[in-house]
Amino acid sequence: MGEEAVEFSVEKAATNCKQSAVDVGDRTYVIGRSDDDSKSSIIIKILDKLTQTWVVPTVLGTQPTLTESQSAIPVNDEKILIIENGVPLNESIWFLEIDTPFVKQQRKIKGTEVVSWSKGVVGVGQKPVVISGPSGVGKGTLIAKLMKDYPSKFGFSVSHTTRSPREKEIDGVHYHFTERSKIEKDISEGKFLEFAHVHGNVYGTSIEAVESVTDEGKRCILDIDVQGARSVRASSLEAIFIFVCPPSFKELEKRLRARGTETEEQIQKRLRNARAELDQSNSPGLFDHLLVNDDLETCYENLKKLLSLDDDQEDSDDLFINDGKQTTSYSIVSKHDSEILLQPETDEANNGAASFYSEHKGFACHCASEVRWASTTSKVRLPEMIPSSTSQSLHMDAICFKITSYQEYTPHHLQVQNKHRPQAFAKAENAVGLEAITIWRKGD
Ligand SMILES: Nc1nc2c(ncn2[C@@H]2O[C@H](COP(=O)(O)OP(=O)(O)O)[C@@H](O)[C@H]2O)c(=O)[nH]1
Ligand SMILES: Nc1ncnc2c1ncn2[C@@H]1O[C@H](COP(=O)(O)OP(=O)(O)O)[C@@H](O)[C@H]1O
Repeated sequence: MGEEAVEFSVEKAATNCKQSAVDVGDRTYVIGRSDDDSKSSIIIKILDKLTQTWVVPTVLGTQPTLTESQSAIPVNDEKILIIENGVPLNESIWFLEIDTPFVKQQRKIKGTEVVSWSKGVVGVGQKPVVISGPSGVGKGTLIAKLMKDYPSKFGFSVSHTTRSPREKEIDGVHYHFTERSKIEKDISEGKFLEFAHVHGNVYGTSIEAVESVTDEGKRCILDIDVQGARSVRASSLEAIFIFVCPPSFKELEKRLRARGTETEEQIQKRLRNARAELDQSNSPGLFDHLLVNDDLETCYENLKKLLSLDDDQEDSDDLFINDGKQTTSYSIVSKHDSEILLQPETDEANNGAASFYSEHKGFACHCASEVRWASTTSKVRLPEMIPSSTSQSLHMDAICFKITSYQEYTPHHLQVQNKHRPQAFAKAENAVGLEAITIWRKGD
């Protein structure tokens, strides 16, 4: 009986799987799609070419939405770029992390082969940022740095809590410190986007807390626990979800004690909860990105990369703020062979080339003579994906679109355009299936 069942599934896999095989070093990663009537999933297998043995790794992170076709391109030794066709752009670009610091860490912890999905660069726009992680991991520290460096870009969603204020905490700034009966009443009246019981207290994000940030035109940052992240995921608020992990449990405990804000009993409770939170960080579909906060500066740099922030974009530099570190989206109006007609989705359409150039100053000054923009639509060649093989970033800023016009770029142009990146690039043959293209500033 058992044997028959196995045979059936193998046969089914052989007929229904659409697979891509990507060589990275001595390994071949086979990324396949398997359909059965109830659900679709992506199957990943690794062939060690030296020993000719197959391994099925533990797969972490959120799996991409499956489409009929996808391209897989090795970016470097750490990750593979996957482009899903026929879905909105912000769903189309993914990385399969195969040897990033996070994957290495998880491999050690789990004692098995590990790969992890993470969402690609596009579509982050100005979505709110949800940051979760165990108590003492450094969420508050990272957020405080971000708020200090970019005060006009980010706003903190001030939660309500029933816990008592710590010595340096200010009511209305760090939290709205509130009676339990008041929070419960407000929750029952639908004033909260989410709430949760954490470490014996109630914490919640009021709708007003988020709106007061977005009303100021700022990007909202939410420091909420894993349960809260789950609720926001299920809500209509489209956000980016980041989980901050400690380098080790011991280090987490050390930080929590060194902070000196909790009693021993509270520390013990937080450590117990931390284990559960760390386990849940791998829940499918919950977090888009996992950041390890080992060295603070490195982690902060990685966070900035995730949020497409370059050093030269700090708030002191007004030019950059007005000048568009934000992405610009273009809809594909028509496609013909490798040529596509793009239409800006925003008011920039009215300004045509001028607006594009001023938005992408560093980019435009090198290619102004090549790219010809009509007033509302622009004819460009199919963009090629240029993966970075130097960037340490796990996610953001690792790839960019190369927009060419009627002439091809010469290597010289490519170098200028990607002066922080080597020339190695791969073609995304199937990128023509993308529905829209987002162009963003590169860190030059
Ligand atoms: N669900 C939810 N969790 C929150 C909210 N505000 C804070 N938290 C979480 O509650 C937990 C405890 O926060 P806090 O008491 O400030 O302690 P800390 O994490 O040690 O800094 C953390 O995991 C926070 O992310 C909220 O509005 N909603
Ligand atoms: N990367 C790091 N290395 C060492 N200590 C850190 C690091 N990040 C944060 N800390 C310290 O750890 C303690 C907990 O950080 P905090 O930001 O309060 O964590 P959380 O908000 O996640 O509870 C603080 O004393 C903070 O200064």
